[in-house]
Amino acid sequence: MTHYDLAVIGTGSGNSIVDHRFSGWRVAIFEEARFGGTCLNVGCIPTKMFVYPADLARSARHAPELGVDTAYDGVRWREVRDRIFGRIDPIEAGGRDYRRGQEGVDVHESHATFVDDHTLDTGRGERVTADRVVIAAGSRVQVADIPGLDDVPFHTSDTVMRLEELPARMVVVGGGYVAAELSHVFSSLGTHVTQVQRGSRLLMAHDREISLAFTAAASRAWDVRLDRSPAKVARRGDGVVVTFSDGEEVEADVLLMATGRVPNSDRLGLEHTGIEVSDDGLVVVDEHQRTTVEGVFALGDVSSPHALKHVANHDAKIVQHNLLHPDDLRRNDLGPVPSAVFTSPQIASVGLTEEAAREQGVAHRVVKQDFADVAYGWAMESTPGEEFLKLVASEDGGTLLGAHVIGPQASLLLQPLVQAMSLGTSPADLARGQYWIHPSLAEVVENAVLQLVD
Ligand SMILES: Cc1cc2nc3c(=O)[nH]c(=O)nc-3n(C[C@H](O)[C@H](O)[C@H](O)COP(=O)(O)OP(=O)(O)OC[C@H]3O[C@@H](n4cnc5c(N)ncnc54)[C@H](O)[C@@H]3O)c2cc1C
Ligand SMILES: NC(=O)c1ccc[n+]([C@@H]2O[C@H](COP(=O)([O-])OP(=O)(O)OC[C@H]3O[C@@H](n4cnc5c(N)ncnc54)[C@H](O)[C@@H]3O)[C@@H](O)[C@H]2O)c1
Repeated sequence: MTHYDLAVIGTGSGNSIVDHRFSGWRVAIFEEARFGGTCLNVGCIPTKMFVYPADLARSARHAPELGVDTAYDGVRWREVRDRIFGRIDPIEAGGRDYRRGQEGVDVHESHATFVDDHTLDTGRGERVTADRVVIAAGSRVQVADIPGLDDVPFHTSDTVMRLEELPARMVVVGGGYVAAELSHVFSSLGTHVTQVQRGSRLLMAHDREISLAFTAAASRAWDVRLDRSPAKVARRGDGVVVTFSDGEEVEADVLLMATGRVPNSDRLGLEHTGIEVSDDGLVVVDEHQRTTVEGVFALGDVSSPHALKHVANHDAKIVQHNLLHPDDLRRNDLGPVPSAVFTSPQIASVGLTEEAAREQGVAHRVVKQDFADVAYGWAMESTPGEEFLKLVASEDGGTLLGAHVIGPQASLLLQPLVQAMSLGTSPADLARGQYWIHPSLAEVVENAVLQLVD
């Protein structure tokens, strides 16, 4: 039986662990699908490479409102798709080839499962042992169970970006991140999108006002059906017909299921080990990313409540350090976790929402700043109430607790607030301790923070 110093299961963020500092280690890397994992192949990167052209298409449509006579003439879908994957696929292949050729590293292109705490079945009739194991197995698409779904062709985020043609009509099921981003992509490029959401708002986990503003914006841009679920689906011609819970039927060429993801912990044979899994299916880790079995670490979507690439990447850095320095362990305590939804308008968020502050009994105050009230917002003809930044702070305004933005460049605008919250900069220092470039959109942030301290 081959013995390794280290086995890594999964090549998303897990692939970044083994660098020159591991030379001399005998390493096994397991990957059952595409090298580079979700973000590179079917997640953050291709979606954002589609979001950018979708934003351009939207701008071309809306520029006439500002007196600039542009029009949207359509998309060369295959060209866009092939440009995007023409860039991604060679990176995937390059990553695999690099590891295959690396001294001391064995790449197992198969599904690994635990046989006991330190023994893995390679999925190819072999067993290997490893002193240290990193579970970086990520998450997978979860498809909601709808009567008839077994008999109709449907897509998920894993497949929809590789369609042969831009579909004329698409039904998107779900009201979360993936649905928000891909509804924007397809509708902006010219597909008639019908988005079905069982709740009363889109992006319901977000700040309520942001969720409401986004629901209103999305409803102007594509067909949004709230408080409805698909009761059944069936084939009709080359496409599908979706029957909603209220009896209405909608036909589509493509059905996109965007109903969430689940951690891959249930496919690892963890029941043969002492590795604990939470009720949510997350591998339980401590502040050093250690599981409940000595020498076994976990990172990213398989163990984090935040299924985000920047979280998985940071987890991987912690694991890497702790593998290399078992006597000087590093804690994973970077501060509040920000996220952005790259839809239209863009949305970004960090820390407590107003609702969470209320529910948790945290004394707080809230300030709001419309994009429409700063000079760059005038330039963009921003509409009051549609694009804004909302801050949740301690009652005295001395500590930022949360920040939530909807509007152009929301992810960039949030970053100085993430920085302030992570580094402990007070709102007063943030607002007054630096120049804010005039008349940039960053004045949205400056003015919001000034409301707390003036
Ligand atoms: C459509 C979409 C868009 C997204 N956009 C963003 C975004 O804009 N920003 C952001 O921060 N996050 C985004 N995410 C989330 C982000 O992609 C994930 O949080 C991140 O990729 C998780 O990384 P990971 O290393 O934990 O897992 P993964 O990247 O999923 O890697 C796990 C790997 O392990 C392999 N594997 C699993 N089990 C086994 C096994 N038993 N044996 C062998 N191999 C195995 C899998 O094949 C996979 O390659 C997006 C996700 C999706 C689906
Ligand atoms: N920009 C980003 O950072 C980004 C982008 C995409 C995905 N992600 C990550 O991936 C995760 C997964 O995204 P997602 O959009 O797949 O999941 P999600 O959890 O954000 O949304 C799932 C949606 O599906 C709905 N749903 C679930 N079961 C259903 C059912 N039976 N019938 C009808 N609707 C149902 C839910 O109500 C929800 O609206 C996100 O939570 C996020 O962490 C991040």
